[in-house]
Amino acid sequence: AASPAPDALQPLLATINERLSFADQVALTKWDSGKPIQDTAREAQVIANARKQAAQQKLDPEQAADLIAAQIEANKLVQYGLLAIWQAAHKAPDVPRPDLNQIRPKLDALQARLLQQYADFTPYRVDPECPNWLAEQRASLIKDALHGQALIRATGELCVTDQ
Ligand SMILES: C=C(O[C@@H]1C=C(C(=O)O)C=C[C@H]1O)C(=O)O
Repeated sequence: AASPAPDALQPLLATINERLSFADQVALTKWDSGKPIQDTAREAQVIANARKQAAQQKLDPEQAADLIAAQIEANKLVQYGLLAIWQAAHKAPDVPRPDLNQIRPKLDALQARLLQQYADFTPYRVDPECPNWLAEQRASLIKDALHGQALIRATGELCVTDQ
């Protein structure tokens, strides 16, 4: 029988999903401000932080950077999708939203936990069952098509299928 998913996977996916869920709030602030979704300077800062944090853990800085880069791409995927829907509707949801400068510290705060959980999962990335575990556990987290695609993007490099 196939081996069950390691305990390290579920918390990692929960944190990846938690980070992704901030994209909705970020998109609302960008709708309001008209600021571009892409902020290259901020991305560089987030990735530089990841490299520094990795060095403090037993994690390769390049792998930490790659993981966070995938999270950023997934985050933008949600934002572009939502902005396109709101543009077509000429309106965005009328819900309270924090400022972008209140959301970014929350993304920063989550990152140490994300990298720790990634470090804990790292030995299982090469397991031939990894893609099956991922498919199975991702399914329970998907709330709609857009967020589902983004979660697929966010976890797209989690399993190493050849080397
Ligand atoms: C989330 C934001 O939007 C984009 C995504 C980022 C991220 O996921 O960390 C960083 C910068 C932006 O390119 C943001 O501007 O903070």
